[in-house]
Amino acid sequence: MDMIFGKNKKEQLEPVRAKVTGRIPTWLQGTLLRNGPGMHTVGETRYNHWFDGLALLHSFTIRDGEVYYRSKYLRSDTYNANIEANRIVVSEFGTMAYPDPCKNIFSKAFSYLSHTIPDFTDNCLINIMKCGEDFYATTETNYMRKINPQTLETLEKVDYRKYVAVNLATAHPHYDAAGNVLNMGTSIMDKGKTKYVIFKIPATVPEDKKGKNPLKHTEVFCSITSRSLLSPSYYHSFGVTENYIVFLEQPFKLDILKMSTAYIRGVNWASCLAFHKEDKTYIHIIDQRTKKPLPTKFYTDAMVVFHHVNAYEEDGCLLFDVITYEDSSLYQLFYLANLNQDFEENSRLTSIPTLRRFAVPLNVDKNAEVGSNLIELASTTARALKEKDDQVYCQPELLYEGLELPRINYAHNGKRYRYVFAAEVQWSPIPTKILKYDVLTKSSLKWGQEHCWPAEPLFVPTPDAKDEDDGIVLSAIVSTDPQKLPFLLILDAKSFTELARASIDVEMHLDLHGLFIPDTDWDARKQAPSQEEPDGAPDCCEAPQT
Ligand SMILES: CC1=C(/C=C/C(C)=C/C=C/C(C)=C/C=O)C(C)(C)CCC1
Ligand SMILES: [Fe+2]
Repeated sequence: MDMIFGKNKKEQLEPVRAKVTGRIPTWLQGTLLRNGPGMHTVGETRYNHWFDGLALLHSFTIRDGEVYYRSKYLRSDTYNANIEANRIVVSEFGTMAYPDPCKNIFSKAFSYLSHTIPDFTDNCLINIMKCGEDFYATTETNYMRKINPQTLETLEKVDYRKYVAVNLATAHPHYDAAGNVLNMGTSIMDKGKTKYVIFKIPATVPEDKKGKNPLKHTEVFCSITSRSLLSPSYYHSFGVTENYIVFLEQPFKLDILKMSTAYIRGVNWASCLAFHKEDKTYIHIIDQRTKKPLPTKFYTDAMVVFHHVNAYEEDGCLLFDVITYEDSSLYQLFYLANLNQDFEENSRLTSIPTLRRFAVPLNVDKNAEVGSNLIELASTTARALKEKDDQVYCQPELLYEGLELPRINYAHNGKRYRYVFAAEVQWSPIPTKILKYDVLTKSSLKWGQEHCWPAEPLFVPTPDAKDEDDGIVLSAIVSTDPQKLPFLLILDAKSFTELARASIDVEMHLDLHGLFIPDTDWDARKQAPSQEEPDGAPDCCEAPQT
């Protein structure tokens, strides 16, 4: 198992043509671009946690029924510093690094202490964000790296703090129909306050002397003061509907004092996160029209949510679907020491990822009887119980147990929808199957094969799609059988049957998230042709003209 998680993966700089079996629909033309950790040892040093690994970008270019694969490490400052020193010199989520052991440790410790918020890593390994015409590799710190989506080259380092006062930001932004980005971040102890900041980055902006930079036009949409100055909630994503934003202030918190002393105490950032099971989860609903949170205090029991699935409005209520955990054990399981041969025993989840639906009444009658249920929807058994002092306790409906890495047809984001595409996970964090779950009929379709570990499944609609599931699902499959090559799986989203697979003779890494860039998007871009375009693909054929 360690071979799959902890082994350093080789880059595949030249595009390599895959062996396609089955038939790839001719309308499917574009690039699946994905991100995830690929290198866990540098010289003699080794990261502790799978989320620490150096970002390895990979892409599958699908053109005229063929698939071309390439991969490249993100040349972050972190990557370059590590490679130059031939050891890990930048701290990550689960590994605290000591850059220069020869230098007086106190001088470094002092510099860390004088900055309550340390300078974080730019090892952007979680996702890819589209911003205007640009693409960025993202993580959860204040840094992003612009990338060339065709060559996977690393471009500028972007510090969010230049444009909006956030020290952390999610790697799961939302996009509206015009492509404007909506994201959230945490501003720690700025002018005596710790806040959650929701901000917008416009897709189209005027050109200035340096070209177009949508980030320069970032606008704060709304801020919510954290319940605690020194321990804001940790969150990995949030939800949107047509008129509202859903933010869960969960009792999984980042302890700022612990964080500012972590370096001298010799502990990692992960140890500064703690789940407080005795606390509540506060549900903030922000009205996009007034840019203010609803005054009612909605809450539910303590839980941990990493991924929001979707949210929408129905008959005066807001419904949101999230993957919930009863504790924060998920992050614990990804320590590489657990992901070894005995991982079946070592990495048992203590709480199973569960899809739950919450319903929040948008107009709360102040005179409603205490104890009464404010949800009268036939579509859900979720309840919202009126309490005294303008408080409402939300009780979710359980939809499905054992799934993670959810995706939907994004055209339905914020709207009523039926299908969740996800990886099926049971008591271990390893996905074994891909799942299509119908939230209406509560039935599911699955794809799975022996020795196959699927990545997050991504839905791509057909150009003339009518139904929500008119399209295909893409998932990169890593094989645990050394005899079997990894492949890009292409499923018909309706029937969930295999249309084609493109096997690639490379060492493929398990990734986290990514996006699909249809060729129609390239055509719209005026990007200069890549200088790194190779002369030919090594295995047999011409490289795609990306
Ligand atoms: C470096 C760093 C962080 C990094 C967090 C990461 C890298 C989280 C990855 C989460 C994933 C991959 C979740 C998947 O569901 C924090 C804790 C935000 C803050 C302190 C500095
Ligand atoms: Fe995620």
